[in-house]
Amino acid sequence: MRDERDDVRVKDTGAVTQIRFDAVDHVIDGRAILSGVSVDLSARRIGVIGRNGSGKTTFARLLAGLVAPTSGTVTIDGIDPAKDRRAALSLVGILFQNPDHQIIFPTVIEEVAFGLRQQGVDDPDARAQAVLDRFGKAHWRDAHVHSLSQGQKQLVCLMSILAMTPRILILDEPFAGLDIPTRMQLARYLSHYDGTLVHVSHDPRDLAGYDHVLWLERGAVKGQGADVLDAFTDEMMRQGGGDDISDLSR
Ligand SMILES: Nc1ncnc2c1ncn2[C@@H]1O[C@H](COP(=O)(O)OP(=O)(O)OP(=O)(O)O)[C@@H](O)[C@H]1O
Repeated sequence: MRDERDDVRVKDTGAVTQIRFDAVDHVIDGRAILSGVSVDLSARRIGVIGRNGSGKTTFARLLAGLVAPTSGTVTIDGIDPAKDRRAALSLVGILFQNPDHQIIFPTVIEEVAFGLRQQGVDDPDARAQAVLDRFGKAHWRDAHVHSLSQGQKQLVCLMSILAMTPRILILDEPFAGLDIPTRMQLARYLSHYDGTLVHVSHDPRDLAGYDHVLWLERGAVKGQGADVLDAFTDEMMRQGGGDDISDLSR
């Protein structure tokens, strides 16, 4: 039977980007959130899997340059996305679970034009309009974002990011909480993205068929490669048979 998650997969075309974490530690309030993470990733479709609290979102935020590591380095094609924020706009875009945390402007056209303006492109409004046209959403131009559904807001976020044509698109569980038809529709839009996809999820079904999967556990790399999903699933089934929900150690 066909699974709607199939649509999340992207076209396998376009340039391959080099993602490198070198001995990355990230500490917040004295607590190590990520420890000694070293990875060298050049696959086109990369999954990041792990339990709640394992450090996936922190990994995504470091990759997007939204935070700098406490120690170690993060680079995308040799560029540090936290240090070179202007370059980062063209290198990496990130789509979070909650579009309300991402949208700043009252209307769709303002929101889509914002990143383009930051990038310093000529005539950002015309470029934003062209993006709306390409997505078949020209009629959304002056719509108030607060009047849109969650799925529609998520599409506004996706259009805003893809307008900037980033080399890497990070998905931090953007489909959680959306109904199946909305997920399928958004996934179809995603299928037009031909850069490097980094998809963060706690659900192995989201990442089936991905080229490379990174498994994070308690802030460290537990495993990586093509076979990691099976090992992760086995381990989750094993842990699910126990009672670690009562564990307050982390
Ligand atoms: N800004 C912060 N301040 C304090 N603790 C934080 C902060 N950001 C993350 N943490 C903690 O770091 C750990 C890892 O968080 P992170 O969000 O990266 O994990 P995750 O794997 O994405 O989890 P989930 O699947 O639940 O979203 C969690 O225990 C979280 O509470």
